[in-house]
Order: sequence, then structure tokens, then C-alpha cells
Amino acid sequence: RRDRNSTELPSTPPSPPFKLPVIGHMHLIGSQLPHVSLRDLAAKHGPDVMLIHLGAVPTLVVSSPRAAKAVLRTHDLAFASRPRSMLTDIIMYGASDSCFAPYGDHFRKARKAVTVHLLSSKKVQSYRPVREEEVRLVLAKLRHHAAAPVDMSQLLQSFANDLICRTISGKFFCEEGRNEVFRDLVAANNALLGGFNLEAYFPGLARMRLISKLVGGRAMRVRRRWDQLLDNLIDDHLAIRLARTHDDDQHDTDFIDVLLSRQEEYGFHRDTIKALLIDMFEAGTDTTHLVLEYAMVELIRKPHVLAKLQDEVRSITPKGQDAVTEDDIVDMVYLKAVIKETLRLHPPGGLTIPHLAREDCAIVDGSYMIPAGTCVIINLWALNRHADYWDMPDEFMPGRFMDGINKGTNFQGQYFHFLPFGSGRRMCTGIHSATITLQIMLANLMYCFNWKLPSGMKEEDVDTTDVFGLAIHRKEKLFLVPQVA
Ligand code: HEM
Repeated sequence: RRDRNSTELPSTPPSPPFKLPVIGHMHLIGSQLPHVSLRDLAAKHGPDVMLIHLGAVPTLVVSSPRAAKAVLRTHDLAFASRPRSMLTDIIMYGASDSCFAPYGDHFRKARKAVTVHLLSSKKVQSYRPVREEEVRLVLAKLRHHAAAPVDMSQLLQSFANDLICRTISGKFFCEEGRNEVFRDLVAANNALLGGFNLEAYFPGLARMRLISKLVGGRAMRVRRRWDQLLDNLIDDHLAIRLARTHDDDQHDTDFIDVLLSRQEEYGFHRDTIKALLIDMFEAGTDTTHLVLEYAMVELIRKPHVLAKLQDEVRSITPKGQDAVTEDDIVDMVYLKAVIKETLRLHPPGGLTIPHLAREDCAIVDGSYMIPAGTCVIINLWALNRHADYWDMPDEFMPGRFMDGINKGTNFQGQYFHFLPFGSGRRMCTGIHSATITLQIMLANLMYCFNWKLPSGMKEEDVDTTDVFGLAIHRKEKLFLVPQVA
């Protein structure tokens, strides 16, 4: 495949020098955060695209908006697959989920089921009472601890966990303490999938019996724990469905119900349902709460932005209400700008999940030939801070979305310098759910409380060091003192 306006033969993308035997360019990624090392390497060796070898795996790193557009829009179909790995095969039941599934009939079916039946804007709207109730629980906890330092990292993580547990499996999930088990399991998945996996970079090793036994054994233990939890949940739901009258059947209340009611239509095996549920647990927690935490970090470090946001939220919410509702946030334009700016500076993954080239493809005006089988990662963090598109790119300035060149820029996937949710066939399916959750929680934190740092701490003392896993997170926990407004 080639772009139409190309005149010269495409070449291999540039690569950094110093490729070593066996490890390739891995030593150049170093101990820094991968998205930062890759941005710095790209600036020197391939500002649009750069080919590196991570162990034995040829990997294209995409770092400019025009190259991202080539991969995610112009040649979206050619780059819409995912690399296989022994770990995702085990944990995601043969990669039969939507996140890690290779492109093909199964992926299209799985993605359709998720976008149409679980995460469409209408479906997300139907979970409004659940969201509002979970937000109220957070507000009650904060009121209880008012005037004392609160571990906001932990509070926001529990909020995101509990909310996703309830949308997946109804209220009884939390009541029976299963959300604790699930929290452990998501952490175990992250340790496996987010860590450095030898077998992913040296596929030859995966064929060696000792390595496959070690890595596979660890993954199988986690998988068995997921099986236990999810089989119980599915069996409980099946029993309740059997006991229901025909009329009740109209109401699919949670994700498990919805998937069970569509199982025949889509021809899903029980394992596929389990894989899709793990996706939702996994993608729905360690994204939303980290963005909320970063929003609070940025706001506490910029008191004038925090004050402006509070003014907006408090002036729009009707007098006498004890909390902000989802109707109230429709006109909160500064709230939305604050959330965009937080997502711009802190996109949770930093990089996309790896894509895989399905066929040979010439990209960026036919300049570079990418062979089938190349792994592709788009450095979203680097795009979101690209100096050609953003003024003072490292500064937290929500106003940039209200005036100036980025007025009106949104994260729906058509502005290739701002892609916190990705773009194209592999774009995040949770975008509606994530957006409304971020908005309603942040609006309420602003409406109900004034915020201070623990005594003796100044704004500049708030630690902003990041560490890398499946998502980027802050090294230190965030403690803040809420004061009832
Ligand atoms: C602030 C919150 C979130 C952000 C910034 C975010 C961002 C992303 C990104 C960048 C990708 C990868 C795109 C690619 O590989 O090209 C992704 C994939 C995905 N996200 Fe999200 N996400 C968020 C929340 C959620 C939520 C709440 C859910 C579901 C409940 C979700 C479900 C998924 C799924 C299923 C995929 C895989 C899509 C595919 O491969 O077809 N995400 N997300």
C-alpha cells in the first residue's frame, strides 16, 4: 500500500545508532519513563517515525501528529491489529477480549458488543443513578474526614473501582466484598502486563520450555483467580435470570446481564464473556482515578485555576442543592477545559497499547515503508506536548482550550496533536463513560469543599514524579485537607 501523492520509493524509517546484539535498542530506553525516553530519542533520530528494536521485536515509534494521522486514519485498517503474547493469550482467554484481540471477525464482533451494548452514550446515561450514588458516597467520606488530611489517591481509586464493579455486576458485588478481590486481581494483571516481559520482546524465549513454564505459570495462577471470581458472578447472574419473569427480562441491569442476554446473538463462549469483563475492569479503573488525581495535583499547585473552576461550578449549580448533578455540568465550560488540559498533560498510558501492521504499508506521503508484522506504538504523551501545536506545552493552562489556536480542540480522535483516547479502529471505547465520570466527580469535589495542603506543605512541595506500569501514576500519594464549603 502507498499514499497516492508519493513520487520516490519509500525508505526504511530512521533508527537510532548503537543497536546491540540480542537487546537491540533496549538500553537506550534506560531507566527513564518510556514515553519520555522515546520522545527524546525521536527528537534526535526520527521526529515523525523511528524504527527501534526492542529485543527481537521491530517497533515503529510514532511521535508527530502527521505520522499519527497516517497510522490511525489514512492507513487505520493496515495498523488495526495487536501483537500476540503468551501473557495476553493466557490472561485474556486466547486474546478473545476487545483490547488485545488481533484484528479480524472476532475483534469486530467483540468491539461492536462493547460499543453498542455496554458503553454507548445511551447506556452510559442509563448508569447515571449509580454514578451519582457513588459520588455521594465519596462526598460523605470527605465530610466525615473534613479538616484532616485525606489520602486522595486511595479515595479516588476506591471510587473508580466501586463504580466499575457496580456497572459490571450490580450492587451486590461491593456488598459481598468482591471488589477487594477484584482490586487485587487488577493489580496482579498490571504487574504481569505492565512489567518488563522477557517473552514479549524475545519471542524465541517463549518457545523455551523453562521460560514458558515460569512466565506461563505466573499468568495461569492469576487467570485461575479471575476464573473463580468471574465464574461465580456469572453463575449468580444466570440463577437470577432463570428466576425472573418474562417482563423483568426487559431490564438488563449490569454488564454481565447485558452480555448474557446477547451471548447467543454474538455467539460468544463463556470465556469470551470473561475476557470482555476483565477488559472493562482493567481499562475502567486505573485510568479514571489517575486522571482525577492529576487534576487535583494540578489544581492545588495553581490556586488561581482552582478558584476560577470553583466559581464556575458554584455559580452554575442551582442554589440550595447539596451536590452537582449531571444536568448542571452541561454548561460548565471551564470544568471541561480543566479536564482536557489534565488529559493533555497526563494521558494515562502515555503510549497507545501496541498496534501491529497487518500488511506492508508506505506511510507519511509514501516516505517510509513499514513491513507487515512491525509492532507500532504511538507516543500520545509526546503528541499532546508537541511544541509546534501547543504554546508552553508543559504548563497546565486550561484556558488554552477556550481562546487561541486550540479553542475548540477536542479529544474525539480528529485532532492528531491531542489524542488521550487514541483515534480510529482501536480508539478507546470507554470515552463517554470516562468523560462523564471525570466531570461529575471533579465538579462535586469543587462544589462541596475548599482544598488545602496538609500543614507545613507548600504548593511546590507536591511531588510530581511519575512511575510507569500499564498506566503512568504518581510516585507519592496525594494528601489533601478538605474543608466543607
Ligand atoms: C480517562 C480515562 C481513559 C483514557 C484516557 C483511555 C485511553 C485509552 C487509550 C489511549 C486506549 C488505546 C488506544 C490504542 O491502542 O490506539 C484505550 C483503549 C481502550 N479503552 Fe480506554 N481510556 C480511558 C478509560 C476507559 C474506560 C472507563 C473504559 C471502559 C470501561 C475503557 C475501555 C477501553 C478499551 C476496551 C480499549 C481497547 C480498545 C480496542 O483495542 O479496540 N477505557 N483507552
